[in-house]
Amino acid sequence: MRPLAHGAAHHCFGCGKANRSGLRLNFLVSDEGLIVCRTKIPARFEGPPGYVHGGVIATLLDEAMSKANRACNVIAMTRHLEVDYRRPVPLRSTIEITARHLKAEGRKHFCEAEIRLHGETLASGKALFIAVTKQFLLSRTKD
Ligand SMILES: CCCCCCCCCCCCCCCC(=O)SCCNC(=O)CCNC(=O)[C@H](O)C(C)(C)COP(=O)(O)OP(=O)(O)OC[C@H]1O[C@@H](n2cnc3c(N)ncnc32)[C@H](O)[C@@H]1OP(=O)(O)O
Repeated sequence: MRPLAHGAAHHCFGCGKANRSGLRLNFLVSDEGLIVCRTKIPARFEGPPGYVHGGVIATLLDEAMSKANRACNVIAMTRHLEVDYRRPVPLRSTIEITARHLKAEGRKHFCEAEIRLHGETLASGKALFIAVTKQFLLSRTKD
């Protein structure tokens, strides 16, 4: 596994190092394109008492899947996201998030992701991403 150089925006809520209130996730990638992130989610992202907020769980899955696209040199935005909340995700425990790119059909990219704790799947997701140009992605950054 090696660190993923994803070039994502510095203030990204999921992975931006400059976003002090964000999740500041770090991702690894295998030679086969499997994305892995091990992290502990801080208490400020609480939903149910002691557990991660459901919106943050969706973010973790979405973020990991977007990195699976990046590992394929694809810049894409999430168009459709499905989340299966199987078990609550505890705060402050080391969870493992994995994601992979499944297939491409033209601009459409299909990915899947999971969150695990001690080998048990707590949440899983699938998403459709649509490839966009760098110009489209950066069109708001000059405002
Ligand atoms: C120096 C710079 C470095 C850059 C460094 C890179 C940084 C890398 C950062 C990446 C960033 C990621 C960040 C994390 C991922 C987010 O969180 S992204 C944020 C959340 N997502 C959004 O805000 C996206 C909002 N949606 C949109 O802007 C537009 O819908 C999109 C995604 C651009 C697509 O619009 P569009 O280009 O008009 O595409 P559209 O024709 O509607 O659909 C395309 C195709 O998908 C099909 N489709 C649409 N919906 C569905 C569906 N639900 N089921 C099946 N098919 C569907 C359409 O039928 C169409 O099919 P074809 O006709 O092509 O066969």
